[in-house]
Amino acid sequence: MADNDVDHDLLAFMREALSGGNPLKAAPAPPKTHVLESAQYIVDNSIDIFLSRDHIMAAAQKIFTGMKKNEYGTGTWSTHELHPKAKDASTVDFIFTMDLLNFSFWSDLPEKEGYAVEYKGKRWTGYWSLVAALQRALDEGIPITSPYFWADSELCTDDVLRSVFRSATDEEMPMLKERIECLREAGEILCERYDGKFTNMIECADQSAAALVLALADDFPCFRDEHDFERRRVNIYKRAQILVADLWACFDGESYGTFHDIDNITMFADYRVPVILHSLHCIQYSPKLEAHIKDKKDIPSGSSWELQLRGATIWTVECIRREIKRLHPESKINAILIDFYLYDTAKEMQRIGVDMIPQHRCRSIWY
Ligand SMILES: Nc1nc2c(c(CN[C@H]3C=C[C@H](O)[C@@H]3O)cn2[C@@H]2O[C@H](COP(=O)(O)O)[C@@H](O)[C@H]2O)c(=O)[nH]1
Repeated sequence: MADNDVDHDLLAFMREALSGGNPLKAAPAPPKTHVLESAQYIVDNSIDIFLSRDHIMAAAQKIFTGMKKNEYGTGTWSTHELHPKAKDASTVDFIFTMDLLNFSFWSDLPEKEGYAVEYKGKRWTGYWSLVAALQRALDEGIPITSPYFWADSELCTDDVLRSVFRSATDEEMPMLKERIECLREAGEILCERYDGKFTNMIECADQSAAALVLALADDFPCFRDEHDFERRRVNIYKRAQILVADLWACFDGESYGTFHDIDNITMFADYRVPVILHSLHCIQYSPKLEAHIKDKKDIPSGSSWELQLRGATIWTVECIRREIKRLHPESKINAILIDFYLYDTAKEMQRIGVDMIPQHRCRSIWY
């Protein structure tokens, strides 16, 4: 009997049965976040945002070339001046704290008057203001990355936290009250369920990125970035996903950053990446939505427009990833690296004053 006539599945089934195992006990299905399916559903049911296939294909080639030129990879993460360098549990705690609070930095005030943190002789704004505030607190001997500290309302008073995030301008940190609530909530949950160590939670995920994202969304209401869109529940999980991605990038896919399914993580639906995708014409807005954003009017969290924006960016980066893979099958580029590259490029374009549509204005703890 030729080998290709042998039914290998049947053989495996019989071996399992004869060995006393239960062949019908299928291996548990791998954990899935359903973020990509949610994004595709949103795009398929959007009427205010259009994805341009031609511009996405052109952008994919441009992005691939730019990432190659800058040798963009996991190692890029640690080259940022403020990111922690030690490859140990203290950096895991830093990353957890950072991504617990990694949301809503934009200000209504002009650049020079908006919230900023003074650290190492520089003024840091946006995402970097958060990282600078955490580094500054550690330098000042405040254990700001310790869940035990957050849970201790005597030691870690609201005044201490206000001082940790103090501004170099007259504007205090946006959503400071909500950030303090996130710290208290996370401190309690980590101490109750994981002996106060996020490293224990990483261990429970058994090196699955999706499992860790789902555990964060299950255990912490402040990571549960889920919404209702056109009669369906959609999962975005932006901060849970960027937390896993930051671990993976910081530890170079080793140690606390080892995830066998890391390529299942999507881009992170924030307010910065839509700006550059719009400038590349990959995503295009209805005249009403475009005018609303250009007039810097608020967009409610959980509204159709907001979810269309978030779903469109996730799905567009997925299309860019697939196009890069089609053009360069050998490439190891995933949605995380494309996302990091787009974010950093958007910040550079903002710094040099490239004229782009303003970011959309939605106040929320989700991004
Ligand atoms: N999609 C995506 N969103 C990101 C980041 C980062 C920073 N990641 C660092 C780590 C590796 C990368 O190389 C970056 O250096 C922050 N954000 C989000 O943007 C917003 C802040 O914007 P602005 O106020 O302008 O700084 C806010 O929602 C924040 O959560 C990213 O990478 N991707």
